[in-house]
Amino acid sequence: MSESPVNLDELRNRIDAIDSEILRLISERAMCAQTVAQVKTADDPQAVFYRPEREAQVLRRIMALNTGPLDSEEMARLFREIMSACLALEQPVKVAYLGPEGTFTQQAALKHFGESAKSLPMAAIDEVFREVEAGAVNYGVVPVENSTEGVVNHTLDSFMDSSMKICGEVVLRIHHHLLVSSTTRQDKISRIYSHPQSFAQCRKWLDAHYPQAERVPVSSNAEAARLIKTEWHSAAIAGDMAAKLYGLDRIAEKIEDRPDNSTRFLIIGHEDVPMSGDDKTSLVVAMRNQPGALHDLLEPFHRHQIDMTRLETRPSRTGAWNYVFFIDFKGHVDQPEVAAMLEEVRVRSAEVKVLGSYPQGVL
Ligand SMILES: O=C(O)C(=O)C[C@]1(C(=O)O)C=C[C@@H](O)C=C1
Repeated sequence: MSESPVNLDELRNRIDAIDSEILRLISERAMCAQTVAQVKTADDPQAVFYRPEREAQVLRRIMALNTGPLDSEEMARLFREIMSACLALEQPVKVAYLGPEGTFTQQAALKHFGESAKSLPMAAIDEVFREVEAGAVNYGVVPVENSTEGVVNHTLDSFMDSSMKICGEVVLRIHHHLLVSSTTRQDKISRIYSHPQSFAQCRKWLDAHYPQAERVPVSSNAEAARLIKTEWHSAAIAGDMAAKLYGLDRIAEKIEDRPDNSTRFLIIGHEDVPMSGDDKTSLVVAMRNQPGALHDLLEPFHRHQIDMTRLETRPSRTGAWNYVFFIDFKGHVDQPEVAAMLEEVRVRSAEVKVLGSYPQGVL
């Protein structure tokens, strides 16, 4: 064997020295965060420790500074965990999510808040809203739209009855796998469990590979994963978290029909979020029932050159044929051009409710 140019022991010694330095610096950073907490509570006994705008800035800065060899997303993920641990030192954060354990919503919650946050599964979207509203948890995470299947109406409807603010968004690439347990007879799969949205996202693959298998819709992918533990002829479609939670094997990976399949989740809380420098705003607008109403609503966005990223219509529930519009656009309510545009929209509509301005998803 040829001699490598650098000796392995030497390299490991160098890694040990670097690790000691990283350890010292992380501890120094953590002490700094503890002091930040003291400063925050000295200013205000009701201080809010989690600062989404600052977290977005920290992560964006790291990504911009990074020159490799680790890619910027990977680097940001490491810093995400460091910040999550620092925040837990200031105040442990409790987050409710649409459960059960092992769902993509839990994955989104951990991606956004990091592993040091305490995440609590809820049985339904309105329960997530209720827990946050009641102050039992600090924040909530709910799905709002999927790139293949469209909006989650239940989430939009919950905003109509709630005073909760949107304080962040997180986009998750959704990869579905066909999962089996160690006792499954893989050549005898006659039943597949999953959530209806997941079936819809894997329709072509299932038609091609398991046209005869019965498709059984259940309340979540995690529930599908749980059910097959005891059925030797069944498989489940679910993601990595569910596979890990129930100790299942992937017999086919990434079976979603569209490779860019992703879901957007919203973070809900009590506070308004200051500008981060790259923000989005979400609104609900009720229009008067008159000709040209939609055109009147959209015109100020166009004139102020505000980039609308989403427009959804939902029945308003106050009258048979009244509709409300859910609108997302780029910008923050504290920006003068956004404030001016909103003023015009208010005049033209029956009601405008700002659901929140928040940093655009970083990771
Ligand atoms: O800058 C702050 O306000 C902090 O509390 C520090 C810190 C961090 O670790 O960088 C921690 C938690 C906040 O959510 C934002 C940032």
